[in-house]
Amino acid sequence: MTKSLLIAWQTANKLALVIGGGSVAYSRVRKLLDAEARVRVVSPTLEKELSDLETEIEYVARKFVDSDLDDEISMVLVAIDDHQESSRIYKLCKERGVPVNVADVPEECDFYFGANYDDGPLQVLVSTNGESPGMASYLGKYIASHLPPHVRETIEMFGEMRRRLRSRFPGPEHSKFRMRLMKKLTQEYRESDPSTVDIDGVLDKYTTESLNEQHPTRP
Ligand SMILES: C[C@@]1(CC(=O)O)c2cc3[nH]c(cc4nc(cc5[nH]c(cc(n2)[C@H]1CCC(=O)O)[C@@](C)(CC(=O)O)[C@@H]5CCC(=O)O)C(CC(=O)O)=C4CCC(=O)O)c(CCC(=O)O)c3CC(=O)O
Ligand SMILES: NC(=O)C1=CN([C@@H]2O[C@H](COP(=O)(O)OP(=O)(O)OC[C@H]3O[C@@H](n4cnc5c(N)ncnc54)[C@H](O)[C@@H]3O)[C@@H](O)[C@H]2O)C=CC1
Repeated sequence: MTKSLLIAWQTANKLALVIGGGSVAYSRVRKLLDAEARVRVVSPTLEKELSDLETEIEYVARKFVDSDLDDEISMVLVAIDDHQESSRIYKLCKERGVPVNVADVPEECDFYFGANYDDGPLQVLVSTNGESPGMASYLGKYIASHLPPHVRETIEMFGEMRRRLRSRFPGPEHSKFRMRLMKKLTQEYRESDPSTVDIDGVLDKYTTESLNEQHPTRP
C-alpha cells in the first residue's frame, strides 16, 4: 500500500473525459458535476441514471478512439469492462502526461476516488488507498454522522467574518494581523451557535482589543 497526497483539486470549467457509461462512470460523472467540471462521456451505451444527466454532459456515442485525447483534457477516468483496452488507454494517457484513473486497475491510477461527504463548503474525503473501498464507504458515512452540530453554518460564518475583516483591513501589510485575529476568533467561536454570533460586533470588539495590544497606550 502506498500513501496518497490528499489535495483539493479545483476542476471548475476544466474538461474531464469519462470513458464508459455504466454505474461506475455514473458515480464519477456525479462527482465531477458537483465540482463544476465540464464532462465528456465516451461510450457506446449509457445506463439510465447517466442518460438522465445528458443535458449536463457532452455525450459521444461510440467506443473510445485515440484522438479523444487530442483536446486539452485535465483528467481521464476509465470505467469500462475491457481490461486490455483499459490498460492501453492508461498507457496512451501516460505518453501524453494526462492524469488518469482506471477503475478496475489500482496500479494504473494516478489518483484514486474516495468516499465523499459534502455539506456546502465542507468536503470530507476518506481513502484507504485501495486497501478496502468498502470500509472507505462505511467510514465516510460514520464520519458524516459524527460531525459537530451546525458545522456548515459555522464554516460559512467564519467565511463571512474573514471577508469582512479583509475589507476592514485590506492589503498584504495587514496579513499578519488578520491571521492572528482569525486564529483567535476561530478558537473562541468554533463551538458557538453561529446564529447567535454578531459578526460585526465581534470584529469591533476584537480589532479594538488587538490594536490596543499592539500599541498599548501609556498609563
Ligand atoms: C483503488 C480504487 C480506484 C478508484 O476507483 O478510484 C478502487 C478500486 C476498486 N474498487 C472495487 C470494489 C468496490 N468499490 C466500492 C466502492 C467504492 N470504491 C471507491 C474507490 C476505489 N475503488 C479506489 C480506492 C479507494 C479506497 O481504497 O479508499 C469509492 C470509495 C469511491 C468511488 O468509487 O467514487 C467507492 C465508495 C463510495 C461511497 O460509498 O461513498 C465497493 C463498495 C460498494 O460498492 O458499496 C466495492 C466492493 C467492496 C470492496 O471491494 O471493498 C474493486 C473491485 C475489486 C474486485 O474485483 O474484487 C476495485 C479494483 C481493485 O481493487 O482491483
Ligand atoms: N473503482 C470502483 O469503485 C469499482 C470499479 N469497478 C470496475 O469498473 C469498471 C466499470 O464498471 P461498471 O460501470 O459496473 O461496468 P458496466 O459493464 O456497467 O459498464 C461498462 C461501460 O463501458 C462501456 N464500454 C466498454 N468498452 C468501451 C470502450 N472501448 N470505449 C468506451 N466505452 C466502453 C460500455 O458500453 C458500458 O457502458 C469494471 O471494470 C469494474 O470491474 C467495479 C466496481 C467498483
